Amino acid sequence: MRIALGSDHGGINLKRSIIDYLVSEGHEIKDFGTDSSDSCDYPDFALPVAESVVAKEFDYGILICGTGIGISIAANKVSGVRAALCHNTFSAHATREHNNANILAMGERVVGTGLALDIVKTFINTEFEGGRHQKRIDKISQIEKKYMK
Ligand SMILES: O=C(CO)[C@H](O)[C@H](O)COP(=O)(O)O
Repeated sequence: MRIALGSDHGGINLKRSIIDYLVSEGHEIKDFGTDSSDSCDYPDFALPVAESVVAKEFDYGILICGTGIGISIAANKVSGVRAALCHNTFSAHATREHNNANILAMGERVVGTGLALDIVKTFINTEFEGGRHQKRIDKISQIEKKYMK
């Protein structure tokens, strides 16, 4: 799979562990930064990941900050993004099946590396169920259209 990643300084260590895992599994990845532990602003990394996922340059995006909250809020401002903050495998599974989430967000200060890797595996290996869920996603798209400039 093609997977885009981004983090702020609060998520850089977990992002690096996820990149090591994804590369070891043969996935094609692109890291949109940050590249150091210097303090930075998570929207700067949410935006390029979000835009590239919506443009279908990648199958999924993965975004990490300290909590996963700010970076998921920022990504969800981009039309077509469905970023899901998941700190357990049930949520990761459900958000793919029900919400067709295209970006996974996590917080390095919230979740351990072992669980985070299980969440990544679950997210990228679970298919969207469609059916009744598609109608609900269409309604999300209608909300986006209503507020699009
Ligand atoms: O989790 C985050 C946003 O939701 C950020 O990673 C966090 O706010 C960064 O905090 P600090 O500048 O104190 O390291």
